[in-house]
Amino acid sequence: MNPILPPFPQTRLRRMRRSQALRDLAQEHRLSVKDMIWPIFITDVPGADVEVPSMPGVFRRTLEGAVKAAEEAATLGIPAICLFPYTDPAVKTEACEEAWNPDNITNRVIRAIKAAVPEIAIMTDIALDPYNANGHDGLVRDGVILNDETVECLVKMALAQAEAGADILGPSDMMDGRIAAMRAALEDAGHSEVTILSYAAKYASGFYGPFRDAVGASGALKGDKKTYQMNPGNSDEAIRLVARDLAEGADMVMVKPGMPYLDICRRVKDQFGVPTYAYQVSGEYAMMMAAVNNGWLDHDKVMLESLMSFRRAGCDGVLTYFAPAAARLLAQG
Ligand SMILES: NCc1[nH]cc(CCC(=O)O)c1CC(=O)O
Repeated sequence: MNPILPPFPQTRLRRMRRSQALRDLAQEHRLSVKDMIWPIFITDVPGADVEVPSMPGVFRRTLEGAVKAAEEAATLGIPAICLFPYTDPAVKTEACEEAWNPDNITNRVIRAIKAAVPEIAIMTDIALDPYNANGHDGLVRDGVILNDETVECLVKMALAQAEAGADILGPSDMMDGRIAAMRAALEDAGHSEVTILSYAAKYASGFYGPFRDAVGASGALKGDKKTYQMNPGNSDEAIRLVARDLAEGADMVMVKPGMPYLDICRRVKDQFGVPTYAYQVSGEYAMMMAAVNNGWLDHDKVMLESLMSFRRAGCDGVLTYFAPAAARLLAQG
């Protein structure tokens, strides 16, 4: 862009900011509830359906609660919800078999929501951490995260979710080769219509802490995820990962976390022009809510301003725990 900018006083950039009407006319980006995916936490563990302490206003939900959330999303115009399970420590094993159990909490919730609110798109999470005794996204042997064996598990998990009726599969595991393996298995099983939103550029981030509380993985996790999630010091590598996942059959790609990685969102959108999403993760939500609850920040202002940053960075949409609150506020106009 090479703007024509005559000198002052021909140019007075404040002219277009003088009134709300002129500001509206000059506004480049807008927020829409249609660009939001609402992540929710689900559980069948008795007594676990409570507020997540590090995520004020976010509750784990039972199957019935999840159906209610889907109804709420439909009423508010939110097109999709994303399911994350909080699991009983008793079902977590080293082999993670519960991950592809057709009757695990995620798959039961998918079927219940599809029956009750068919118009809502259901996104899932594909990674072994909620089912893994050691809290990692992949199988672990002698302290090493196994790639190829994990991919076989992820494929089984993907097929079980597709079978249950998931619309969007979200592999968040960062193993190599999983998109190609899932796409081939989906085609073979007759699930050619199922979309994949790849967590392509997922960083090894400190901002996932509250999420790990929400899904009950904090206590289990041994070590860190740096051998599979990205180094925050890298940017070109994100481009290679996105190119790789698109070539393997991803329909959409994600950058995660969101606010600290807006530069990556912009690079991905400019370079590939594909549906690009950011995940405004649990820690981003938690830090804003902590300041809000201290009276230090204004909830509505920082919520909308933070969501606008993703639009400006080129994202087509965002996964955000603020989705219902933002939808309500946007509906007021
Ligand atoms: N597969 C794990 C997964 N899927 C989504 C999130 C984080 C989401 C958030 O923080 O809101 C994580 C956490 C992690 O990688 O440890």
